[in-house]
Amino acid sequence: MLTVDKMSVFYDDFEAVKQVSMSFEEKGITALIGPSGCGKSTFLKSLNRMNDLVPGARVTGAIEYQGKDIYDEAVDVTQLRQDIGLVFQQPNPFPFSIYENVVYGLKANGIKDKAILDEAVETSLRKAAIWDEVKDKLNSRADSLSGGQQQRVCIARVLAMNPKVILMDEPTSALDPISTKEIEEMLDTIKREHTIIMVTHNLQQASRISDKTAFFSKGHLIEFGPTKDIFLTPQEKATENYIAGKL
Ligand SMILES: Nc1ncnc2c1ncn2[C@@H]1O[C@H](COP(=O)(O)OP(=O)(O)OP(=O)(O)O)[C@@H](O)[C@H]1O
Repeated sequence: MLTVDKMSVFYDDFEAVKQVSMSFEEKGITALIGPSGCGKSTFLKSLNRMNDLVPGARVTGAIEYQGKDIYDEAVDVTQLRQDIGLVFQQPNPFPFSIYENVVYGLKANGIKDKAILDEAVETSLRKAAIWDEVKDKLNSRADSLSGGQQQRVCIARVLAMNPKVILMDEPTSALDPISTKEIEEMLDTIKREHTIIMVTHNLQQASRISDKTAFFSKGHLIEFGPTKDIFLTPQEKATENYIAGKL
Protein backbone atom coordinates (compact mmCIF):
# COMPACT_ATOMS: atom_id res chain seq x y z
CA MET A 1 0.00 0.00 0.00
CA LEU A 2 2.63 2.50 1.12
CA THR A 3 6.37 1.83 1.25
CA VAL A 4 9.12 4.10 2.48
CA ASP A 5 12.71 3.32 1.53
CA LYS A 6 15.69 5.13 3.06
CA MET A 7 13.68 8.29 3.40
CA SER A 8 15.33 11.35 4.89
CA VAL A 9 13.64 14.70 5.40
CA PHE A 10 15.72 17.84 5.70
CA TYR A 11 14.84 21.35 6.81
CA ASP A 12 17.64 23.17 5.00
CA ASP A 13 20.73 21.28 6.29
CA PHE A 14 19.06 19.71 9.32
CA GLU A 15 18.11 16.06 8.85
CA ALA A 16 14.88 15.67 10.86
CA VAL A 17 14.07 12.16 9.57
CA LYS A 18 17.02 9.86 8.94
CA GLN A 19 17.07 7.03 6.41
CA VAL A 20 13.76 5.52 7.46
CA SER A 21 12.52 2.36 5.71
CA MET A 22 9.16 0.77 6.49
CA SER A 23 6.00 -0.54 4.84
CA PHE A 24 2.36 0.04 5.70
CA GLU A 25 -0.08 -2.71 4.87
CA GLU A 26 -3.65 -2.07 3.80
CA LYS A 27 -6.15 -1.23 6.55
CA GLY A 28 -5.61 -1.16 10.30
CA ILE A 29 -4.00 1.48 12.48
CA THR A 30 -0.27 2.17 12.83
CA ALA A 31 0.76 4.43 15.72
CA LEU A 32 3.92 6.55 15.45
CA ILE A 33 5.37 7.23 18.88
CA GLY A 34 8.53 8.80 20.24
CA PRO A 35 9.88 11.76 22.20
CA SER A 36 9.03 15.32 21.22
CA GLY A 37 11.08 16.49 18.24
CA CYS A 38 12.01 12.98 17.05
CA GLY A 39 10.50 13.63 13.61
CA LYS A 40 7.10 11.90 13.81
CA SER A 41 5.09 14.78 12.34
CA THR A 42 7.73 15.49 9.72
CA PHE A 43 7.65 11.83 8.68
CA LEU A 44 3.83 11.76 8.63
CA LYS A 45 3.45 14.91 6.55
CA SER A 46 5.97 13.69 4.00
CA LEU A 47 3.69 10.75 3.23
CA ASN A 48 1.21 12.96 1.34
CA ARG A 49 3.66 15.73 0.39
CA MET A 50 2.22 18.19 2.88
CA ASN A 51 5.84 19.13 3.60
CA ASP A 52 6.05 20.55 0.06
CA LEU A 53 4.42 23.61 1.59
CA VAL A 54 7.20 24.10 4.18
CA PRO A 55 10.02 26.39 2.97
CA GLY A 56 13.39 24.61 3.09
CA ALA A 57 11.88 21.13 3.46
CA ARG A 58 13.38 18.46 1.21
CA VAL A 59 12.82 14.71 0.98
CA THR A 60 15.31 12.10 -0.24
CA GLY A 61 14.86 8.35 -0.68
CA ALA A 62 11.70 6.78 -2.05
CA ILE A 63 8.07 6.76 -0.99
CA GLU A 64 5.84 4.54 -3.08
CA TYR A 65 2.07 4.57 -2.88
CA GLN A 66 0.46 1.63 -4.70
CA GLY A 67 3.79 1.03 -6.42
CA LYS A 68 4.33 4.59 -7.67
CA ASP A 69 6.82 7.18 -6.44
CA ILE A 70 4.75 9.97 -4.83
CA TYR A 71 7.55 12.50 -5.44
CA ASP A 72 7.57 11.82 -9.18
CA GLU A 73 7.07 14.99 -11.23
CA ALA A 74 4.03 13.50 -12.96
CA VAL A 75 2.11 13.01 -9.70
CA ASP A 76 -1.05 15.07 -9.28
CA VAL A 77 -0.49 16.32 -5.71
CA THR A 78 -4.15 17.29 -5.19
CA GLN A 79 -5.23 13.77 -6.12
CA LEU A 80 -2.50 12.30 -3.92
CA ARG A 81 -3.78 14.29 -0.93
CA GLN A 82 -7.28 13.00 -1.61
CA ASP A 83 -6.04 9.41 -1.65
CA ILE A 84 -3.87 10.05 1.41
CA GLY A 85 -5.85 12.47 3.59
CA LEU A 86 -4.54 14.33 6.64
CA VAL A 87 -6.29 15.16 9.91
CA PHE A 88 -4.57 17.83 11.99
CA GLN A 89 -4.04 18.08 15.72
CA GLN A 90 -6.30 21.12 16.12
CA PRO A 91 -9.75 20.75 14.57
CA ASN A 92 -9.68 23.10 11.58
CA PRO A 93 -13.19 23.37 10.13
CA PHE A 94 -13.64 25.95 7.38
CA PRO A 95 -15.82 28.94 8.37
CA PHE A 96 -18.84 27.48 6.58
CA SER A 97 -21.74 25.21 7.46
CA ILE A 98 -21.24 21.58 8.50
CA TYR A 99 -22.70 20.54 5.13
CA GLU A 100 -20.34 22.76 3.12
CA ASN A 101 -17.35 21.53 5.10
CA VAL A 102 -18.09 17.91 4.24
CA VAL A 103 -18.76 18.53 0.53
CA TYR A 104 -15.87 20.98 0.08
CA GLY A 105 -13.54 18.56 -1.72
CA LEU A 106 -16.31 17.00 -3.79
CA LYS A 107 -17.44 20.41 -5.04
CA ALA A 108 -13.82 21.34 -5.76
CA ASN A 109 -13.78 18.22 -7.96
CA GLY A 110 -16.77 19.55 -9.89
CA ILE A 111 -19.52 17.43 -8.32
CA LYS A 112 -22.72 19.50 -8.26
CA ASP A 113 -25.52 16.91 -8.13
CA LYS A 114 -27.37 17.62 -4.88
CA ALA A 115 -28.45 13.99 -4.40
CA ILE A 116 -24.82 12.83 -4.62
CA LEU A 117 -23.65 15.57 -2.23
CA ASP A 118 -26.48 14.86 0.24
CA GLU A 119 -25.64 11.19 0.24
CA ALA A 120 -21.92 11.88 0.76
CA VAL A 121 -22.71 14.17 3.70
CA GLU A 122 -24.84 11.57 5.44
CA THR A 123 -22.47 8.67 4.73
CA SER A 124 -19.36 10.57 5.83
CA LEU A 125 -20.93 12.02 8.96
CA ARG A 126 -22.25 8.57 9.89
CA LYS A 127 -18.79 7.03 9.42
CA ALA A 128 -17.33 9.81 11.54
CA ALA A 129 -19.93 8.94 14.22
CA ILE A 130 -21.45 12.41 14.37
CA TRP A 131 -24.53 12.16 12.12
CA ASP A 132 -27.07 11.85 14.95
CA GLU A 133 -25.65 14.91 16.69
CA VAL A 134 -25.70 17.21 13.66
CA LYS A 135 -28.31 15.87 11.24
CA ASP A 136 -30.81 18.56 12.27
CA LYS A 137 -28.35 21.44 11.95
CA LEU A 138 -26.33 20.75 8.84
CA ASN A 139 -26.57 24.42 7.88
CA SER A 140 -25.07 25.65 11.16
CA ARG A 141 -21.46 26.73 11.11
CA ALA A 142 -19.06 23.89 11.83
CA ASP A 143 -16.95 26.13 14.05
CA SER A 144 -19.90 26.57 16.41
CA LEU A 145 -19.62 22.90 17.45
CA SER A 146 -17.60 21.57 20.40
CA GLY A 147 -13.93 20.74 19.77
CA GLY A 148 -14.63 17.00 19.66
CA GLN A 149 -17.54 17.49 17.26
CA GLN A 150 -15.44 19.79 15.07
CA GLN A 151 -12.74 17.14 14.86
CA ARG A 152 -15.27 14.51 13.81
CA VAL A 153 -16.61 16.88 11.12
CA CYS A 154 -13.01 17.36 9.93
CA ILE A 155 -12.63 13.57 9.79
CA ALA A 156 -15.94 13.39 7.84
CA ARG A 157 -14.53 15.99 5.41
CA VAL A 158 -11.54 13.72 4.79
CA LEU A 159 -13.72 10.58 4.57
CA ALA A 160 -15.95 12.23 1.94
CA MET A 161 -13.02 11.99 -0.49
CA ASN A 162 -12.87 8.24 0.15
CA PRO A 163 -9.14 8.18 0.96
CA LYS A 164 -7.29 4.88 1.03
CA VAL A 165 -4.93 6.20 3.69
CA ILE A 166 -5.69 8.65 6.50
CA LEU A 167 -2.79 10.37 8.24
CA MET A 168 -3.55 11.74 11.70
CA ASP A 169 -1.29 14.08 13.64
CA GLU A 170 -2.26 13.72 17.31
CA PRO A 171 -5.96 13.92 16.40
CA THR A 172 -7.23 13.78 19.98
CA SER A 173 -4.56 15.67 21.91
CA ALA A 174 -6.65 18.87 21.98
CA LEU A 175 -9.76 17.01 23.15
CA ASP A 176 -11.33 15.93 26.44
CA PRO A 177 -11.38 12.23 27.46
CA ILE A 178 -14.98 11.64 26.33
CA SER A 179 -14.40 13.13 22.87
CA THR A 180 -11.15 11.15 22.70
CA LYS A 181 -13.00 7.93 23.46
CA GLU A 182 -15.64 8.69 20.81
CA ILE A 183 -12.96 9.26 18.20
CA GLU A 184 -11.04 6.14 19.22
CA GLU A 185 -14.21 4.04 18.89
CA MET A 186 -14.87 5.54 15.48
CA LEU A 187 -11.29 4.82 14.34
CA ASP A 188 -11.71 1.23 15.44
CA THR A 189 -14.57 0.97 12.93
CA ILE A 190 -13.15 2.94 9.99
CA LYS A 191 -9.82 1.09 10.16
CA ARG A 192 -11.65 -1.83 8.51
CA GLU A 193 -11.86 0.22 5.33
CA HIS A 194 -8.94 2.65 5.58
CA THR A 195 -5.24 2.50 6.38
CA ILE A 196 -4.71 4.83 9.33
CA ILE A 197 -1.30 6.17 10.32
CA MET A 198 -1.45 8.19 13.50
CA VAL A 199 1.07 10.20 15.51
CA THR A 200 0.24 10.05 19.20
CA HIS A 201 1.95 11.11 22.41
CA ASN A 202 -0.55 9.05 24.34
CA LEU A 203 1.02 5.63 24.83
CA GLN A 204 -2.18 4.23 26.31
CA GLN A 205 -3.98 5.34 23.18
CA ALA A 206 -1.37 3.67 20.97
CA SER A 207 -1.64 0.42 22.93
CA ARG A 208 -5.46 0.58 23.00
CA ILE A 209 -6.22 1.18 19.36
CA SER A 210 -3.26 0.50 17.10
CA ASP A 211 -2.41 -2.76 15.37
CA LYS A 212 1.19 -1.79 14.73
CA THR A 213 3.50 0.69 16.42
CA ALA A 214 6.62 2.45 15.18
CA PHE A 215 9.00 3.98 17.73
CA PHE A 216 11.08 6.94 16.53
CA SER A 217 13.98 8.60 18.30
CA LYS A 218 16.16 11.48 17.08
CA GLY A 219 14.94 11.07 13.51
CA HIS A 220 15.61 7.31 13.38
CA LEU A 221 13.04 4.55 13.21
CA ILE A 222 14.16 2.42 16.14
CA GLU A 223 11.58 -0.35 16.13
CA PHE A 224 8.41 -1.24 14.22
CA GLY A 225 6.10 -4.19 14.74
CA PRO A 226 2.82 -5.43 16.17
CA THR A 227 1.75 -3.12 18.98
CA LYS A 228 1.59 -5.99 21.48
CA ASP A 229 5.22 -6.88 20.78
CA ILE A 230 6.45 -3.28 20.95
CA PHE A 231 4.75 -2.72 24.31
CA LEU A 232 5.30 -6.11 25.94
CA THR A 233 8.54 -7.41 24.46
CA PRO A 234 10.44 -4.55 22.82
CA GLN A 235 13.69 -5.65 21.21
CA GLU A 236 15.53 -2.36 21.67
CA LYS A 237 16.56 -0.87 24.99
CA ALA A 238 15.55 2.62 23.79
CA THR A 239 12.01 1.42 23.06
CA GLU A 240 11.80 -0.30 26.44
CA ASN A 241 12.94 2.87 28.23
CA TYR A 242 10.48 5.06 26.37
CA ILE A 243 7.55 2.74 27.02
CA ALA A 244 8.57 2.61 30.69
CA GLY A 245 8.59 6.43 30.81
CA LYS A 246 12.35 6.66 31.32
CA LEU A 247 13.05 9.04 28.42
N1 LIG B 1 9.43 23.95 9.55
C1 LIG B 1 10.53 23.55 10.19
N2 LIG B 1 11.71 24.17 9.97
C2 LIG B 1 12.84 23.76 10.60
N3 LIG B 1 12.89 22.74 11.48
C3 LIG B 1 11.73 22.08 11.73
C4 LIG B 1 10.51 22.45 11.11
N4 LIG B 1 9.54 21.62 11.56
C5 LIG B 1 10.14 20.77 12.42
N5 LIG B 1 11.46 21.04 12.53
C6 LIG B 1 12.44 20.33 13.36
O1 LIG B 1 12.48 18.97 12.95
C7 LIG B 1 12.57 18.11 14.08
C8 LIG B 1 11.41 17.15 14.06
O2 LIG B 1 10.20 17.89 14.30
P1 LIG B 1 8.78 17.17 14.28
O3 LIG B 1 7.75 18.23 14.51
O4 LIG B 1 8.66 16.33 13.09
O5 LIG B 1 8.90 16.23 15.56
P2 LIG B 1 7.78 15.46 16.38
O6 LIG B 1 8.36 14.16 16.78
O7 LIG B 1 6.52 15.42 15.60
O8 LIG B 1 7.62 16.40 17.64
P3 LIG B 1 6.34 16.66 18.58
O9 LIG B 1 6.02 15.34 19.17
O10 LIG B 1 6.84 17.63 19.59
O11 LIG B 1 5.25 17.21 17.70
C9 LIG B 1 12.61 19.02 15.30
O12 LIG B 1 13.95 19.19 15.67
C10 LIG B 1 12.01 20.31 14.82
O13 LIG B 1 12.54 21.41 15.52
